[in-house]
Amino acid sequence: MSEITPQAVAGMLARVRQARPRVHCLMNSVVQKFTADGITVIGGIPSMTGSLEEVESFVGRADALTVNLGTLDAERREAIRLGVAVARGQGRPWIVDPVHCDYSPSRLAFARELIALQPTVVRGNRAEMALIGETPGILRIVTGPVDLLQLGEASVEIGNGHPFMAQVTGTGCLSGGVIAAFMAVEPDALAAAAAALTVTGVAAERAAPHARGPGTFAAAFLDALATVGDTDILHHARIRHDQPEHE
Ligand SMILES: Nc1ncnc2c1ncn2[C@@H]1O[C@H](COP(=O)(O)OP(=O)(O)O)[C@@H](O)[C@H]1O
Ligand SMILES: Cc1ncsc1CCOP(=O)(O)O
Ligand SMILES: [Mg+2]
Repeated sequence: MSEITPQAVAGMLARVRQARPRVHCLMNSVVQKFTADGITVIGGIPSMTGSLEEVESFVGRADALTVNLGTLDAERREAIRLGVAVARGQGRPWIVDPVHCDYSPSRLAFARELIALQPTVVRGNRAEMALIGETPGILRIVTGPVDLLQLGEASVEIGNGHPFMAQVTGTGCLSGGVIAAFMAVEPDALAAAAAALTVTGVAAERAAPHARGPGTFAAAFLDALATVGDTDILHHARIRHDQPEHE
């Protein structure tokens, strides 16, 4: 596996902006707009429908799938099962965000049902991932002040970001959508996810000085995601990539 460098991150961002990958999101109703905006401004094309009659068609035309458990009901669970089956059948990258699985045993059980189907990535915050535990063979991401990415013996830490991100609902969900967009153009999921989190973190750092509080930060964050470029990444990326000895 090649080293994940700021130069590699900049290259992947350019590929996302050039390829315009389609990302279908089966997600909660709380932050659909914010997540869709995040995917759009980074260069992707989001879609969000969860209707049982359409979900297989939408996922079948997408380049990547995000599955987010934030607001679950019977129809959403069925839509997720249908969408995941299509993504797996087509070999598309897909990411699971087990939002608030630490609040609900039935949600945790559903998250585990999905993890047993081998998603490309499982991403959550510290509390959620403490319950999910280890995910052998699956890229495991714990976000927070420093994002921790682990796949087998390889691990990456991304030091970029800003505390405002923890004061805005949806930054985790949005990061899942951006990770999906990067996975659509980069087959190495660890590199793609590390690049996505570097870009969102650097964008947040650029946005913060323009914010008067969490509300204006959210808007400034989207503005920064739309314009973050090579120079920002090359000057500010904070990536630590620990590779197994034998690689
Ligand atoms: N204190 C912080 N400092 C810098 N970045 C943060 C901080 N808290 C969260 N982030 C960033 O905000 C995003 C959401 O992370 P997190 O809050 O862990 O997820 P969630 O929103 O799902 O709870 C991630 O990209 C993470 O890097
Ligand atoms: C508050 C809430 N409740 C169900 S989904 C959701 C949004 C969570 O967004 P994030 O995990 O990105 O902060
Ligand atoms: Mg979350």
